[in-house]
Amino acid sequence: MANMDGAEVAKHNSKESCWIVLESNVYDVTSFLSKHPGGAAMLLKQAGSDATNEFKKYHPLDYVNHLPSGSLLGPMDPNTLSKLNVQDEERSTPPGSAKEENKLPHVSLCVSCPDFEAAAKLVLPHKSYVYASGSANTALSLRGNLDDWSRITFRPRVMRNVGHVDTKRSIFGHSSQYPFYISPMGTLGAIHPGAELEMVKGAVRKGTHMVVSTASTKSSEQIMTTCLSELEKMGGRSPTQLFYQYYMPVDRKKALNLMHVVKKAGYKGLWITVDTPVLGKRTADRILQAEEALAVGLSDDDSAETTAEWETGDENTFAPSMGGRPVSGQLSPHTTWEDLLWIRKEWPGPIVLKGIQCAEDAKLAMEHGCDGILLSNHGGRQLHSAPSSLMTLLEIRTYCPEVLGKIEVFLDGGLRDGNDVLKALCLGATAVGVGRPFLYALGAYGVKGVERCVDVLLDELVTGMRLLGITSLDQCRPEMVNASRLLNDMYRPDTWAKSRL
Ligand code: HEM
Ligand SMILES: Cc1cc2nc3c(=O)[nH]c(=O)nc-3n(C[C@H](O)[C@H](O)[C@H](O)COP(=O)(O)O)c2cc1C
Repeated sequence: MANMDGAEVAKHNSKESCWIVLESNVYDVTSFLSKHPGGAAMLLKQAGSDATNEFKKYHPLDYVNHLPSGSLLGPMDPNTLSKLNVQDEERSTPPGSAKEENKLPHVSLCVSCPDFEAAAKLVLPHKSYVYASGSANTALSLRGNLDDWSRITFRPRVMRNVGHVDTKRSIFGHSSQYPFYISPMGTLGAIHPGAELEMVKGAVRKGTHMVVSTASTKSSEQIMTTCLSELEKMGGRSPTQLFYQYYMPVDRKKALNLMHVVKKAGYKGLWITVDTPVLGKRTADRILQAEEALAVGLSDDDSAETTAEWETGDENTFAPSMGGRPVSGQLSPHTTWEDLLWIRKEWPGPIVLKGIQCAEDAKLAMEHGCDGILLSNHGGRQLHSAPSSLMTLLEIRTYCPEVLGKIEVFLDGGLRDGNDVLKALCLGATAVGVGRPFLYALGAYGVKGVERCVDVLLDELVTGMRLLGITSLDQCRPEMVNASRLLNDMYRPDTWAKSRL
């Protein structure tokens, strides 16, 4: 293949003919524009330029192998690189200031979880911040997640000798110093160049457990390898374990394949996400997509088509070919409770259903032999007007309390303080997941931020325990919190039935 001239590549910068450079090779991605699950606008923005850096934020390099055959046009002539189009680096919000003027606050100035968000907002590309902070529809579910924690107050006991406190908790027999773990979040490459590898290093250094997302930028094997080598460096002093969040691919063979890969890699449990049969309406993402489409001259119709294709999942014939790693296009809307039977046969370890949102499903999960449930509404990113996980926990306590003693019960969504963790544990949770605070900490400060975020939560937890009058998490009891305000709003079948008469 002849070397490609930069000036020639630069001319192919439209939807009629779109060429991009990836790792010194030129690709014609024109026919792939409408198939790209991330949208045509992402690619068009890079048209006629070197897209390698942007590409690496979102994908492993071997993704290029999944372009239609014939897409590779040839190697770039290195002497003509300067003739390529140059794209503006993604700018921070507010435009450009913090990084350049070194205004990112020192990590020690992050003394509570919201500080990490403020810092990340200064340095993250606008698009990445929108991805992380985004939520469904009018953000009602997200607001409920954040607000409901403040509707519960403590009932502290005094004079209890709280000189020493023990914050240990186990998840399926794996003990750590923390009753919280890092929640699974996809595409961390858009947040930090080290993506999940950087996050997992922070987790290991502090000894927290972490759940790894199917939609990770890095492969499940890479993440596990990094974890193991970091554990080795710690000389056995870190108890960190990795669990795997499983989006079940539509195709059974691929679903099995993925499970085998994860099992072989050594993940300790399968967190099956069940609140995402289709992607929720991510309002801010939609606006951004539309803006990007308009900026590169795509009509509303073009962008609507692209979005619909990757959101509806099983129509996307491209996605299932992505190297055994499910992609957004592979969310399965067909999953039922029966699927747990074959999953159980294939997966010997603990199974947790992630995204339980009412008492009936909590009970069903227990009856289907699940080892745990995670009460979650996906950080308010899925169903509009979904209940907070606290509300679901209260339902379970009221309508099927037997679940709490029988299987492990986790919560996530809106936890921003070690005292929130304590409230969940008083009401019977085994442990809780924390999402965005860790993501923002990673985005602003890398590993250091992740470690700092653990410290902040732990410090709040320890102080909270002492002021509440307990020295071990086993002493957490429901009577240590006043949940009356939330209970007032809880679903009541009787009232509902009467109102229908
Ligand atoms: C040219 C070859 C490319 C291929 C084969 C490809 C493939 C894919 C696939 C399969 C997905 C689905 C989700 C995932 O696996 O994370 C995706 C999503 C995405 N891609 Fe690409 N892509 C390419 C280029 C690019 C480039 C150059 C960019 C950035 C400029 C980009 C940005 C994105 C984004 C932002 C998403 C959405 C991520 C999400 O919502 O989870 N892609 N792409
Ligand atoms: C940016 C982002 C990406 C996420 N990606 C996934 C994912 O790939 N799989 C999944 O099951 N949940 C995902 N979640 C949901 C989290 O696992 C978790 O339920 C939620 O973030 C908890 O709420 P919090 O962020 O308020 O702590 C994601 C959440 C965010 C914010």
